[in-house]
Amino acid sequence: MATSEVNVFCRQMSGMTSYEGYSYEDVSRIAKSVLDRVKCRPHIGIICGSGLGGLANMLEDKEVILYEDIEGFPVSTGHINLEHTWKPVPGHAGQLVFGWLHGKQVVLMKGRAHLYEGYDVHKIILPVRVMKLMGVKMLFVTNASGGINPDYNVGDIMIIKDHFNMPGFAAVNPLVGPNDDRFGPRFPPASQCYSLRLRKIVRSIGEKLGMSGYLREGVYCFLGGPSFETVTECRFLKVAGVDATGMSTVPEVLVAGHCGIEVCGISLVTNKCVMEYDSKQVANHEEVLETGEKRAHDMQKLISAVVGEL
Ligand SMILES: O=P(O)(O)O[C@H]1O[C@H](CO)[C@@H](O)[C@H]1O
Ligand SMILES: Nc1nc2[nH]cnc2c(=O)[nH]1
Repeated sequence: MATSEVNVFCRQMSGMTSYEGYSYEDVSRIAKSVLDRVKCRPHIGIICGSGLGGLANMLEDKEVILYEDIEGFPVSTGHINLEHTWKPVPGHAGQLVFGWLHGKQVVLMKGRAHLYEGYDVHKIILPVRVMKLMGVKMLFVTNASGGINPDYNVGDIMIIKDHFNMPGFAAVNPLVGPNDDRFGPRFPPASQCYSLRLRKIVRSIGEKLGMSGYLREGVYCFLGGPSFETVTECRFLKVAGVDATGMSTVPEVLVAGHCGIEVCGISLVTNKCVMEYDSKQVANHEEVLETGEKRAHDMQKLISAVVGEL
């Protein structure tokens, strides 16, 4: 039986009607079709978080492909505004940008898909597997997050040292489904998802760039969203050892680690989570985008210098 047939068979046998994974052959075909359209042969991948799409400005000799022009790529399901016009999730453009950074070939995702948009977790991670089969060896995953750690401030940049996959407790994990060993093992470890080597480089470069005052290292928690957290949820996360929380990143990181890509996670703390029941503060996406804009230059400087060092 061909692998694609095995996948279909497994889906039928297990009754996994919601399983929307892509086979190794599907991913190979998609990767090839993308590479056929660009000159770049990327070794480094970058995923831009909310409001961080400006990271694409770092690249030279850019070549751009829209997600909607790539088979299977998740486009932002967005929202219908009060003028009855459809808009993508603000801050997530939906462009795959290829280019050069410090003499290295890079592919950058300007915008990502999230669970709360209604996508199956297997769809969300398709771009990471495509990156792998395009030749990517190292992935920088960025995001916007809410600070749980009371010592954190808006605008802090947190190097992710570990994560808490809350939806994973209910088997929301992109590695659920028939495993294809060509991607990675059935039971991969997850205790070293975030490369210690890259964490050290980011820290030392961040310090050299004068960012010590707002450079942190901490634990990121993935939640499904789209609602921001209740006060009780935030207090629970604090007790669990979480420093910052968001609605992305972890599925991408699990899949990257599974297929042997070295991962670096960098989170921008765009707002402080509300920890007091009677607080008048509320989380909102506008503040997230605003902080992203304010720190965009620092994030670019940091990632660009780190890539230059590799
Ligand atoms: O994780 P990224 O994509 O940076 O976006 C974060 O910001 C949005 C909420 O403001 C959510 O999508 C959350 O996950
Ligand atoms: N879940 C969550 N995601 C975010 N993304 C940016 N800020 C936040 C936040 O406070 N909570």
